[in-house]
Amino acid sequence: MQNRKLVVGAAVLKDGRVLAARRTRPVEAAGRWEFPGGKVEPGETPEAALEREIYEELGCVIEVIGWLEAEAPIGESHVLRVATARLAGGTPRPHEHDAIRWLAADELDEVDWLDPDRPFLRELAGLLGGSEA
Ligand SMILES: Nc1nc2c([nH]c(=O)n2[C@H]2C[C@H](O)[C@@H](COP(=O)(O)OP(=O)(O)OP(=O)(O)O)O2)c(=O)[nH]1
Repeated sequence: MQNRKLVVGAAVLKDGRVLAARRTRPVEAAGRWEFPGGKVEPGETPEAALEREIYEELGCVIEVIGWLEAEAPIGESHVLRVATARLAGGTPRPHEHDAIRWLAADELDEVDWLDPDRPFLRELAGLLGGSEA
């Protein structure tokens, strides 16, 4: 997946839960859940891209902790990586999504994740202290 452009998502952790956000666009992804984030711009580090996107989308400051091991193709041209992060300032409020949820390990399968996000859930469940369904 070396030649693909990078999309980064943040698994924001708090009190044994992870933040999930519901997309509103494009129409085929509307209503499905993701890790907030977006495309890394040229010259930008993945960490800086995440911090920028999360501030734009949720109005809060995060600090990246580390990266989950999985990577997942998105279509033909992009690849998804997901970082764990903690809140470093402010309270997340959805500006571009139409809902957010804080999910515990045993709630990860309660939302309809975008397909590329699913490979990350098992590792995340382990970090949250439960086993993923
Ligand atoms: N942010 C994010 N995007 C994801 C995830 N899973 C997944 O398949 N995607 C897809 C949806 C989009 O096709 C693409 C990211 O585009 P985006 O629209 O969120 O990013 P962006 O704001 O930088 O993009 P744009 O407006 O410039 O198109 O990756 C995920 O967990 N988080």
